[in-house]
Amino acid sequence: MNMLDVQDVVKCFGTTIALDHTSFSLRNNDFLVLAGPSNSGKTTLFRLLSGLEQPDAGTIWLNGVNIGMMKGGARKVALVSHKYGVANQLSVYDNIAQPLRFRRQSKKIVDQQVQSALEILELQHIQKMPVKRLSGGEIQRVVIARAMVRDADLYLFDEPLAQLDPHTHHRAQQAIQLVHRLKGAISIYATQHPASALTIATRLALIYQGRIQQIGTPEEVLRRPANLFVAEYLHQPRLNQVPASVHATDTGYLIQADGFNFILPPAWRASFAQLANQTSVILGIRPNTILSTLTPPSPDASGYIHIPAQITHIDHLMGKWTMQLRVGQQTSLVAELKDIHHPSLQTGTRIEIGLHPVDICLFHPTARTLLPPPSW
Ligand SMILES: Nc1ncnc2c1ncn2[C@@H]1O[C@H](COP(=O)(O)OP(=O)(O)OP(=O)(O)O)[C@@H](O)[C@H]1O
Repeated sequence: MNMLDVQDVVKCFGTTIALDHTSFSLRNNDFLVLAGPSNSGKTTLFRLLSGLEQPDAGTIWLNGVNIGMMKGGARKVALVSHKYGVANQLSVYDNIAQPLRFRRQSKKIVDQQVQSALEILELQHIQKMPVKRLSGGEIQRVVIARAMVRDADLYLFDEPLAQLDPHTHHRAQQAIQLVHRLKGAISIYATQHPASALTIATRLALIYQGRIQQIGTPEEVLRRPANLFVAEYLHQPRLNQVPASVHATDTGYLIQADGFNFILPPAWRASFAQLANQTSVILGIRPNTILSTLTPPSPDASGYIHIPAQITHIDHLMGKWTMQLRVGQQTSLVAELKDIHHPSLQTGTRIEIGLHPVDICLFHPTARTLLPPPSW
């Protein structure tokens, strides 16, 4: 079983803290999408994992071995990145063969492995061509094929699909998924644009200012973002943020926002204790959790809050409606509604929307952290 444990790793460049006490663990067959904006520490982490840099503090364990200070060549780690490019003068075949020849494998083994990688990545027809004559998408596939012939326990894909057109992007992503599946190793895929990679992720982490903000399954992180930074970074269209007040009542907690209110059960007591003396929260409402009462089945099932709303802007594309809604006096919500068949929907139309309290995240008003629901 493969295991990666990054424990309390720190890396500084002069006064810049690139990684600030970073910790996380991955297990067999985990495919982690590591998302974060520019300068958040993704490449630095990869350089430490692959041995191009050493940590100032902390440890990196791969399969029970502390590899943090080990030379890059001694680690079973493959780094796939256009930044650590291919040899432009060499042919596709020779580029893929390079890591095997470096390890002094026999000619027969080199040929077997290269041919297999060429076939899987559909590069046979250009195997003799020098890399300098290839398109961007073909070069990406050569880089992936070169990693594929490595016998690694950990694969690192550093923004591997940047600048590819949608079709090539899709093919290269399938190739990455294939490498991951065939190798049965841990993979980490770093990107500023996580959306498309989420389909192949088993884990999703958000890194910001050198710190892992949250790690979990994509479902967990998307449904319950640990803080508003995570929510704002991941949600497209963006998470609605609505200020509200909290008041204890006989039956639980009354949450009052502009234009709607609802009750949360007494079990929320521990979460609201984090507010100390404050009575305000921020409600996080994902656009795709808002239902229209025009949507069959209508949200009449118990527990839904019914809210009168007015459409202030509407976009429609292939059965999906993105609407800007006015709720209450001045609250604006973005809703993503699917499959509503109503010809009269237009700017100005008054509709009723349904929202379930279970789908609403509550955040601390100043710390901007999630107030975890009681069942968590
Ligand atoms: N060799 C270096 N010397 C000085 N500062 C560095 C060095 N490498 C990284 N940094 C700094 O460390 C921080 C993290 O950089 P890093 O390249 O790891 O971010 P990133 O998330 O990979 O960004 P991007 O998505 O733009 O590639 C940045 O502030 C960067 O300027």
